[in-house]
Amino acid sequence: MKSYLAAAIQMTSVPELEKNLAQAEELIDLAVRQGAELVGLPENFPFMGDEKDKLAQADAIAQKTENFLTKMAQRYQITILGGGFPVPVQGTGKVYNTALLIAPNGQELLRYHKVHLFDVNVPDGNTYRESTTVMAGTVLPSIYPSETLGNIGLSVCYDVRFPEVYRHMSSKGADILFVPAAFTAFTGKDHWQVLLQARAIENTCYVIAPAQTGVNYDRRQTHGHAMIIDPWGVILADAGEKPGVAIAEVNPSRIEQVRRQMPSLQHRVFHS
Ligand SMILES: O=C(O)CNC(=O)[C@H](CS)NC(=O)CCC(=O)C(=O)O
Repeated sequence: MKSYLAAAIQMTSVPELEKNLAQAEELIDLAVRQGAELVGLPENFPFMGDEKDKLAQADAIAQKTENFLTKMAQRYQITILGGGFPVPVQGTGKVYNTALLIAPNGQELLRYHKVHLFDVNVPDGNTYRESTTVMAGTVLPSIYPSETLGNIGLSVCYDVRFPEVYRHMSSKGADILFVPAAFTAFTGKDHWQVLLQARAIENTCYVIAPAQTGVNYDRRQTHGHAMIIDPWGVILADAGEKPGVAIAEVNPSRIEQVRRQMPSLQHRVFHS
């Protein structure tokens, strides 16, 4: 593993696929011009809108998004995470909320289906029932062991509230935990940063958290603050509230240093 720059992209996706892919490409270009080699896009980056509309367009979204990710990886010679987009599940009428990691040569490295679905009545009056259109994944995320970038693990958004997912990944040797999200503005203001820092600290891993921000559609507002956190829990970069990029260095000697200073992973008593 080497030292390199990683980027967590922050965008305001709307219910228009082509517009979102254009916005994503602009921000990828911005990240690459600053030297990023590992780039993450947030949950729902290709489409954010009514669940029924998303389902109706799922075939096109899935196909065009996978092509887009492959094209971006190859053109910019980056490893890229598409942090959550609908992929139809044959014969169910539902989709998997899918995160996909692609190598610079266009090869698929990891695919993960969001396990924890956001079926929550948020106290701001918005009701979320992700499970009406999304099929829950049933498998813990696996790790992609990259010789240059480190051991990379995936998750999506609401998963961040379930520490066992991240413990599983760190037990498998993860160095970097991706948490692409479309966090609500209401929950985000109190929970987002705290949860991300906790996952970084308790697993002594980097956390890369691309995010949705602003008003996406109707009365749906997302929290923003895409960020990169180091294994000690220090926030290295925070994209604030506007579309943009959080960029920071991922450094293997920092991981070693923190794990020497705080060897909590080695002190676990209850192994799952
Ligand atoms: O609403 C949309 O259209 C986009 N959002 C999403 O797709 C997903 C599932 S509904 N959002 C979350 O998981 C938010 C989690 C969260 O905010 C928390 O855990 O507090």
